[in-house]
Amino acid sequence: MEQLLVDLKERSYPILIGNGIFPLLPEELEKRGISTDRKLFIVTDDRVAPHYLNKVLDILQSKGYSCSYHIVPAGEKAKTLAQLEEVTTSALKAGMDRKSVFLALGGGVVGDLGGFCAATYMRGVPFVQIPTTLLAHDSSVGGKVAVNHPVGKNMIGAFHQPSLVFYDTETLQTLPSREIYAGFAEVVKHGLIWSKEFTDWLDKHAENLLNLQSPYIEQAIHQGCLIKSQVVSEDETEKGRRAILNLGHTFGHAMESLSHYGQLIHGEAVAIGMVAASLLAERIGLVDNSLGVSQRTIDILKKFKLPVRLADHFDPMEMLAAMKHDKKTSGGQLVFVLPKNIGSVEIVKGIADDQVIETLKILKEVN
Ligand SMILES: NC(=O)c1ccc[n+]([C@@H]2O[C@H](COP(=O)([O-])OP(=O)(O)OC[C@H]3O[C@@H](n4cnc5c(N)ncnc54)[C@H](O)[C@@H]3O)[C@@H](O)[C@H]2O)c1
Ligand SMILES: O=C(O)C(=O)C[C@@H](O)[C@H](O)[C@H](O)COP(=O)(O)O
Ligand SMILES: [Zn+2]
Repeated sequence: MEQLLVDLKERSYPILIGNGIFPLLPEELEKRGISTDRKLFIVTDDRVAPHYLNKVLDILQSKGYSCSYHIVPAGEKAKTLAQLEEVTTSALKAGMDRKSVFLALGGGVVGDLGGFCAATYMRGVPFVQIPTTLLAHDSSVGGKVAVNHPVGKNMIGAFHQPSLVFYDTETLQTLPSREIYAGFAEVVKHGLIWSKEFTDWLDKHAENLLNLQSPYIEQAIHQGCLIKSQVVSEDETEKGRRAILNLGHTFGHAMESLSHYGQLIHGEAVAIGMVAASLLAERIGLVDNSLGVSQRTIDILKKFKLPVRLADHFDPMEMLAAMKHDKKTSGGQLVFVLPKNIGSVEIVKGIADDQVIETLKILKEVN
């Protein structure tokens, strides 16, 4: 089992990563002061539950933990205030108190929803992230928890750090292919914002990675979590630099909200958004065309079987309006994370609307 630390002083916590480590969960909870005198409340979804809920319950109950659970419908549409209320009602009925601990067993949706529920339940109880998707190497780390609003992604949320991230990578074996590809969007993002070397490594080992082959997949997850935890440790609540983790998200979130959190899954929207960011960076001259940054971005995303083109039905003006709801917007001005090269990005304000519109038109022609 590998261990990383998210260094946040009194809110620091470990990320434990390993294949087949579920049986070690009780002792790791105990090490974090989560003993059998505290009731556990598992939040999961109806696609994860058939695979892993009983397994986790058996392991915990056999060591004396008292557990209850709530199963939400799978997918992005569960990240709503209505679901938050349902999970809360279920926790109240199960007798959870202020010493109880929530466990989010699933992908980013369960992590964001379950984590936000923990952040608000009786004004806040601890929670543990138990990620089961590749994408959740990102969502389980850093403490951003939220639900969506029809107007925009993650509009209602909090910063609430988990007490532990416990990542059994064996769970990835049951993940549908489309979700594996989507998870690589955030892995590639971590390369694009932070390290040309990691991006090159991902490129080189794409086939092994897509097959979830050891030790490549564990190394990719480890490196992605390491990059994320370093950024979060520097700027926990996104006062500034943490925004680099948002590469591609201003465009991506607009696509997700305009399609009512249905057609495109998060990783796919982020992939297209990262291509948009690279095209915009070239357009405004932030990055020299001769470096081939947008082409390199397109190539690596295509290698991981991700979409790179804006679908025809997205209207650039509607996209622009939706993008103006981005949480990075300041004083009505859009703020973008744009590449300077492969492995480095800059936070850029004051880009004219027509530059964004023209970029969106070009994005429809990418192939
Ligand atoms: N908080 C953050 O920092 C952060 C970071 C990135 C993404 N996110 C959020 O994460 C969400 C996307 O997360 P996701 O891609 O994990 O989606 P998800 O949670 O919807 O999981 C994807 C699908 O896979 C299923 N699934 C999960 N694990 C499985 C497994 N092991 N075997 C079989 N099926 C499994 C789920 O039921 C779901 O249908 C978005 O809402 C996004 O906004 C948050
Ligand atoms: O942790 C962060 O910070 C991120 O930006 C990670 C993103 O991958 C993630 O999708 C996050 O939820 C987006 O945050 P938001 O503040 O733009 O809603
Ligand atoms: Zn994301």
